[in-house]
Amino acid sequence: MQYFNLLVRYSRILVRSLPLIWQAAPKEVTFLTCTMIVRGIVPGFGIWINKQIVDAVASGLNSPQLDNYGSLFSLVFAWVAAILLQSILEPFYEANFKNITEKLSAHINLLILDKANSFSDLIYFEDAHFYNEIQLIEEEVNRQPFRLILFFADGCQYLLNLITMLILLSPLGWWIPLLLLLASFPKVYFSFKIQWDIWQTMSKKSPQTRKMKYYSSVLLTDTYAKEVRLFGLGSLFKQRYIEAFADKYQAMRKIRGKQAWNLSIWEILSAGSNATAFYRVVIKAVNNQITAGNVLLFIQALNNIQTSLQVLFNEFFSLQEALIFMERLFKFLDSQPTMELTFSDKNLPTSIASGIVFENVSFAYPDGRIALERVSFTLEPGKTIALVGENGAGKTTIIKLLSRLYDPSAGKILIDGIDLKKLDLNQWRQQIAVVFQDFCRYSLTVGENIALGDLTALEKLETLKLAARKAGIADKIDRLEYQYQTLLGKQFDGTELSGGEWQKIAIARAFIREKRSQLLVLDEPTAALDPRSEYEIYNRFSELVQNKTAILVTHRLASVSMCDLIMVLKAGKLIELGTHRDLLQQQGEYAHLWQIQAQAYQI
Ligand SMILES: Nc1ncnc2c1ncn2[C@@H]1O[C@H](COP(=O)(O)OP(=O)(O)OP(=O)(O)O)[C@@H](O)[C@H]1O
Repeated sequence: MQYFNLLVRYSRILVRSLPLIWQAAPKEVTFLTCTMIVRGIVPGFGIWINKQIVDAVASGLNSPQLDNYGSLFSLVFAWVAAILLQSILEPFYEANFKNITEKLSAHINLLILDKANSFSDLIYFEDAHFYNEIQLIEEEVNRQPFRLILFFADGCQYLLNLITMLILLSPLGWWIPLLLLLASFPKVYFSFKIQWDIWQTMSKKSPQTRKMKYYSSVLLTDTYAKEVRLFGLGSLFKQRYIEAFADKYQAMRKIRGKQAWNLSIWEILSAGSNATAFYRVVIKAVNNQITAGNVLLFIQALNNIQTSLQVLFNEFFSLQEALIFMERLFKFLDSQPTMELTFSDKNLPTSIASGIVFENVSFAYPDGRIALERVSFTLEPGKTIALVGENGAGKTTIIKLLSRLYDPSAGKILIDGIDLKKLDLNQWRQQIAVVFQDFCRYSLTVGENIALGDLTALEKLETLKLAARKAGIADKIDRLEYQYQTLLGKQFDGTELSGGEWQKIAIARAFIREKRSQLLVLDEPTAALDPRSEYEIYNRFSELVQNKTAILVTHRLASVSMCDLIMVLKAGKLIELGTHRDLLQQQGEYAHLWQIQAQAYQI
């Protein structure tokens, strides 16, 4: 019953997968189907001609005048033509096969990209299980579609081949094809069963496989290279790799041994029935019940049946892997966005009038970790607010909620009295210019890296220059070989910038967007900057903000004193709210942090 259910499950996935191949490459699939039919039938045709030739030669030997040269020539000609047709088709078949594989991989990749793009929030990317699934799909996307097409092409071809052989054998006695087929069933059944166990073991040991991949990536990628060398971590990670490998290998070795024994035993049964059939055919030939050509036909057909069964068997298992991949893919493609996009008839105000209000906002991450608890505050238009607090206090979470990368678990965020959930998400995001602390470094040109903040500025050099000047990176760009055309990042042999220079590029990206937006958010914008650059950015902060509403997240309290309002967060709660002067007078957490930093500088 378990295997029957499995068969039903696989059939369903297969039925859903085949149209994907068609959608990806309809012309190529048509050609593949035609070549597959020819490749499936030609061997049977060849064997039949062989039989005819041997029979003609044998009858010629019996009668001294070999008078049917004409038909003998036709037979030889047909045999050569069949072989030639197959050989001529082969290179085209190979090329077409590779084209379909590439097209299908790209088609699936585009479906994955479209789906990932359709998620407006971060829930799927920050949910470890889901993220792992995407990673697994991504890793296999260039390998598994190949197996699917291989099954479609080779599987169908050898099935056709097998059917042809069984038809060719049936005139020798109805029981011969039946015996050969039945004798192979136990082998197929037990191999299927063991392969299933192999699968179970492999998925049980997949954490070990992932660990092996992780340990080797630590030793092979640049991100870790410095620490690995300075802390001498090479042998530790190598040892961890060996341990993970040994654990997985032990389990797999055992089950592969079991598989080898089983297959060998069932091979004996299959050989026994082949021998029985062969013996009967030879006896029939000796008794002149069948011709010598039929003996040749039997031998060749038997060889073909064995090859076909072997290929079908292998294809079936590699198909199983492909189907498991496809099942994973379909699950991903079927997943529904978690963020509800409901719209009211109210449009986003062109200029926020009464402000942004957090009303008792609480938030827990998908893993259940509570990051914010009943946080309430009002951000008036044109004012600058600073978020301070120790690590993990919830500052970035507030920015994520404000950018609607997540929706609050409880409470509301109101923009001029309208619930943020009811506003058009794209419109709202266009109003926000943000620099995250883990900003992105794109392997694109300098100009493109800045213009990503506002794609309409891609070709506007003056606008790019202005943003670069505001971010304090214009002089550096002018010194680069191709200025704004310089390719950045190591991935495609571009120029590498320092951490601080990359951060300035990210700030320029926010500044270029800022003209079209109403809200500027800087989350630790100067963490990687040298003191002079940091001083310059903050000195020009009010000029840069230009009466916009701005939120600044920082640990450097010296830079928040000019903000209109300072919010102090601790363990997800808002514990203090006021101006720099008010908070110093309160002698609370802010005053304490301020004193610590001031003392550090005095020392
Ligand atoms: N993706 C996530 N999944 C689960 N928990 C998270 C996630 N991101 C943050 N957290 C948790 O939420 C809490 C608040 O994190 P947040 O990033 O908002 O802090 P922060 O004040 O910005 O810290 P820092 O100053 O270190 O940047 C932390 O306890 C953190 O562990």
